[in-house]
Amino acid sequence: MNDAAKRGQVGTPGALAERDAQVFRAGVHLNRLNNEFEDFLFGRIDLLLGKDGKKGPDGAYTAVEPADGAVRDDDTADIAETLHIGRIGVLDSEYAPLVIDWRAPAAAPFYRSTPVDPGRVVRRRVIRSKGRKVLGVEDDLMRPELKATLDGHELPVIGDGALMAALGQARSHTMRDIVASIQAEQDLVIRAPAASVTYVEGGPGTGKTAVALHRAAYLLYQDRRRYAGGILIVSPTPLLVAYTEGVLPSLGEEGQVAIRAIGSLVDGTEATLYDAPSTARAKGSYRMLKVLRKAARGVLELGPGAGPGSPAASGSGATGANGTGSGANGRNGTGSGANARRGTGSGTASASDPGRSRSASAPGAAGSGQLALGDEDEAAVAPAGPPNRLRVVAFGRRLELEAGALERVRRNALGGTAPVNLLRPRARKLLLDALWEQSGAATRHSDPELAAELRSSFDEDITSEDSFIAFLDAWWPELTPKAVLAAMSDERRLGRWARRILNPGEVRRVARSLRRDGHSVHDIAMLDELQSILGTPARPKKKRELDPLDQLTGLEELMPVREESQRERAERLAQERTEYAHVIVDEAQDLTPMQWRMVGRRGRHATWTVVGDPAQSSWSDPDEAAEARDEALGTRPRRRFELTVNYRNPAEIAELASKVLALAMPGSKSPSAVRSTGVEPRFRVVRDSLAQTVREEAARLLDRVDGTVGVVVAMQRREEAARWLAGLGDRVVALGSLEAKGLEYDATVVVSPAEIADESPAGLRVLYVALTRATQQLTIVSADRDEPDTNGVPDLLRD
Ligand SMILES: Nc1ncnc2c1ncn2[C@@H]1O[C@H](COP(=O)(O)OP(=O)(O)OP(=O)(O)O)[C@@H](O)[C@H]1O
Repeated sequence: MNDAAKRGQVGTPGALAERDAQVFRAGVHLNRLNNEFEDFLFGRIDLLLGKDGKKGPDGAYTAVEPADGAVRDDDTADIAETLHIGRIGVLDSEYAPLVIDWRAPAAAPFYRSTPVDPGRVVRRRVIRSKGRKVLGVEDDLMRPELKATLDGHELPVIGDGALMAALGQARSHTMRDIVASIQAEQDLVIRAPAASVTYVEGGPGTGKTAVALHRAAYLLYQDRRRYAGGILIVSPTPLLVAYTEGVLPSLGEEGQVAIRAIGSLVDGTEATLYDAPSTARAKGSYRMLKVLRKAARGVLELGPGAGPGSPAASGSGATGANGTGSGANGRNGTGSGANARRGTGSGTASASDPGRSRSASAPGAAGSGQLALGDEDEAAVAPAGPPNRLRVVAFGRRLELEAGALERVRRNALGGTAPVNLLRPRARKLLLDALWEQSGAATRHSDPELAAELRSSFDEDITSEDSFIAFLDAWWPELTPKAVLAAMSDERRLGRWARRILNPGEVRRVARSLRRDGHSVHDIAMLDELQSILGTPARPKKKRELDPLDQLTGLEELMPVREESQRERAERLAQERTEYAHVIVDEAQDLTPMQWRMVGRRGRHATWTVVGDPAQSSWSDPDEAAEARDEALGTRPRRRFELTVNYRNPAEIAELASKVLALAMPGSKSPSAVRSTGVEPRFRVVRDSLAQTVREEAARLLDRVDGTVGVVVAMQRREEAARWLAGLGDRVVALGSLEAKGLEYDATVVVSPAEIADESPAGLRVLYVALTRATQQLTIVSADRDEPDTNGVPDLLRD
């Protein structure tokens, strides 16, 4: 900046422009350094001389192994190189490295080196600081047998291990990064080349989520241009998104990475509802794909605005003919549709059943405005369907297609699997063919050129007729995913489309769930599938307002409104993006087949990182999900990694959880816990009031830990559990069993293991998740159904 000021004094326009550019760049850099200031420098390694004595671009020796003779026979050695590791790289004024970026190759030994395989590292030091103050230093000796000297002095060793210090810290409501203490097996995953699919399995607390987030930051650092296409991180719940999303900015990465809950992947729609396990099973399975395909075609026969709350057309692109169609379009459409449907109840005769004779011949009559029926009218007025007669005048003749002919045209047009909305031009062409044939004009000219000319003026005549346009809008409206889903809320209709695919109970439950206001996480995958079944007809692109921030990358970091504008911008970019360069799936074991299809569409050309733990799957049919996963990942080669160490739970809690693991997945191995607290899990039996007992236990734990307390209950108890805890403060939260996924607390209360286990076919695995959330203390509250023994240990947790 000082340099720049001097340049300005020259006064030529060129110098002034250069000054501005330099000030701008320096400002961006300064801002970045300021942002990374907290805990900026967190590591140091002292190394032996490298084998070949070669140095890399960051000025560090590149060899992993020490030079021959670096260690003398009497086990003494000299430290040849000391590197400091920080959140970003810093060079001194001579361009020599002062601080190495944690993602740079030279920093790898900081993470990789272990006493078993130390490489050149003699001592690894982790430094904790706040502002300018060093709070603590923890050393690990990688070659404890060596007597190493640095500048003639012996290397001192301080503290008792960085990892343990990190793990012992209290938890807050947001996750911390682990840059200072990434372990060797985790580092292998973080730095794995992103050529294909990186597949990571590991038990609870092995750092899968942490590793996935650090991998995103690493990939961006390695090849920013390649990942300019964006990295998508798919998380199971909005709670986990909120818990983890602060980690990337702390690693200096934001903007290019979108962390989204699986229920928020479709823009403009957010999952707010839960489905009962049996409904979720029907909605998430491959079978639903067949139902959706049938529904998408079946809805066409209903016509626009034809059914209770099921206006099928979007209204866009229509010439005012299907005014009510827009009811189901857009955000609120289905909501009002759903309201309208309420009074009807399932199984009522649908107003949309085709069959009512209608004609497009009276101008304007095809407008669905006149077709729209409210629920109240439904019983009184005969049901309306799409127009089933087309009358036009061409070459002075009246031409007419009756229901049968129209049906043949429709079937013909719908042949194959092409997106329904893109078939409209084909249907239009087939209609014209049928009319042309009826007109007899085809035989008038033997000269093919004249015949073609005649045909084209015939087509023009008809297609410019208002009644034809109105007919087409009503007969082949543009469908929206929400409209199709709304149409599926009618049990009778759904029963027709799902015949021999879903059983009657499933049809009833799915239809009923679709009549609620809002969407569930499984509905989102159905909407996305429908979008691909229906397709979007090409439209002229809307011009976006010019955003000055687009022109100047980095400018936003200088703006006073930085936080807001950056977020808005990231959101806009995310919305415009439908495919990503890299997709990271967290808690992959939970994706249903339909969700795999949805995520797969976002990474058709991407490289992938998939992390999960089969033992924590809440999906009832893992084999079907695995098939869908393999389909989404295609034939790309996979590199498999396994994480084996549990960094979250103390041994006492891990041991208890392993009992449930043995029931849930006999034969599978628990990850080994790295620490022990000496505090055994506590068992408490409910005497009078469940609410009172849980409240007492939560309050007890709040007294015993500094950080957060989570109370995990069966899904159906979520709301009452929040009331039990009222007034205890914001360090304690109530969670449904499925919401606990991926989260962690200093202490947890798990309420009625049996109730959680009985909730769904995957209940034991869900219970396993619930039991593995605590970093320090765990209390189990048992009710009668848990059949506790005299010590209060419930049946499921006994040896
Ligand atoms: N190398 C490490 N250094 C310090 N803390 C770590 C390390 N690895 C993991 N942790 C901590 O361990 C806890 C568990 O990590 P994480 O949530 O990523 O595990 P997970 O495998 O995703 O667990 P789950 O399967 O239960 O969701 C987190 O608090 C994380 O910060």
